[in-house]
Amino acid sequence: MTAELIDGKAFAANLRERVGDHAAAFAEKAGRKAGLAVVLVGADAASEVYVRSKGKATVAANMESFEHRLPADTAEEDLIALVERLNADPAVDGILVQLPLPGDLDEQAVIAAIDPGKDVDGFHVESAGRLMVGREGFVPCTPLGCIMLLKDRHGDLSGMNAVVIGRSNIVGKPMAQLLLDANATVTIAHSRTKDLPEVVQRADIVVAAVGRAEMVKADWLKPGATVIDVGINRLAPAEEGAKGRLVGDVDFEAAKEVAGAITPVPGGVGPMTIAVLLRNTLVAAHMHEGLDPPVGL
Ligand SMILES: Nc1nc2c(c(=O)[nH]1)N[C@@H](CN(C=O)c1ccc(C(=O)N[C@@H](CCC(=O)O)C(=O)O)cc1)CN2
Ligand SMILES: [Mg+2]
Repeated sequence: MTAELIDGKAFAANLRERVGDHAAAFAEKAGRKAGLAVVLVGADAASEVYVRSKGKATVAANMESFEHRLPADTAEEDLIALVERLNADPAVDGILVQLPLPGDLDEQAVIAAIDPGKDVDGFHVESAGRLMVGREGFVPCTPLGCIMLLKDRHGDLSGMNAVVIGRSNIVGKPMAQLLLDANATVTIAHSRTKDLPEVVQRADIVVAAVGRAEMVKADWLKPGATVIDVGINRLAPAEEGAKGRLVGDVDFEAAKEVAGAITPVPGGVGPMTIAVLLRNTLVAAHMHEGLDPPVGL
């Protein structure tokens, strides 16, 4: 069997297009564009790439992008003071602080300073709490992107066995909650899970979000399972000066012979993160103007 590829890149492009159309209509109605502020502290190479992509995608989707770059030695109070200025700025609908933060900056303290009404990353404890109790709020972009891909493929996830490998606040835990909300039977596996291959073997849906290159093996999978690979791991380059190959948390080449459907890395889950970020920003803008958020996004 060769699995069907789940084309997150194409799905994300389509979502960005639809967000762009709704954002143009929003600008007409509101007399201003929706705005996203992105804060980058330090010069982590991967973060630079992501922040640049976010800025470009925001502008391409008919929204305003505000980029704030701060040096790596920025004091926490100065970073929080910037977040507070963005909270008070009516042109800013969404605020995102790019993670990871350098040095000893306390990510939780910085995220806590974001107005929950502008928390388009969905990382604030209020957003997490709202997701947990089933109230409206911002959902982290990567897991929301994953559930969109799953619903697109399966429609109804009701009664399916889902295993989420990884329990981070940003992916694993919200992912499990979203699957539970979709009436899947959910197991969260992690580094202390006993007999992980046996746990994965029962899953109709596997979401791998551990950050360990090619850890999930083909012979762990139930034949026909849908595999969502959230991992983005760069392997050591074969030769000096070259860029190492990007791989997921799943041994893709072998897994695609067993799975029913699988996301590739790159081009699977990754592109969904930015598309959903734009979607969340547009929803925030509608809320700030007292408008009904666009349906079906
Ligand atoms: N404040 C946030 N920080 C971080 C988030 C986030 O959602 N909010 N997520 C990641 C980084 N990230 C966005 O910020 C992100 C990661 C990967 C991709 C992506 O499209 N990846 C491509 C491959 C890219 C490459 O070649 O390196 C893919 O998988 O196809 C987009 C966004 C951590 N920080
Ligand atoms: Mg840190």
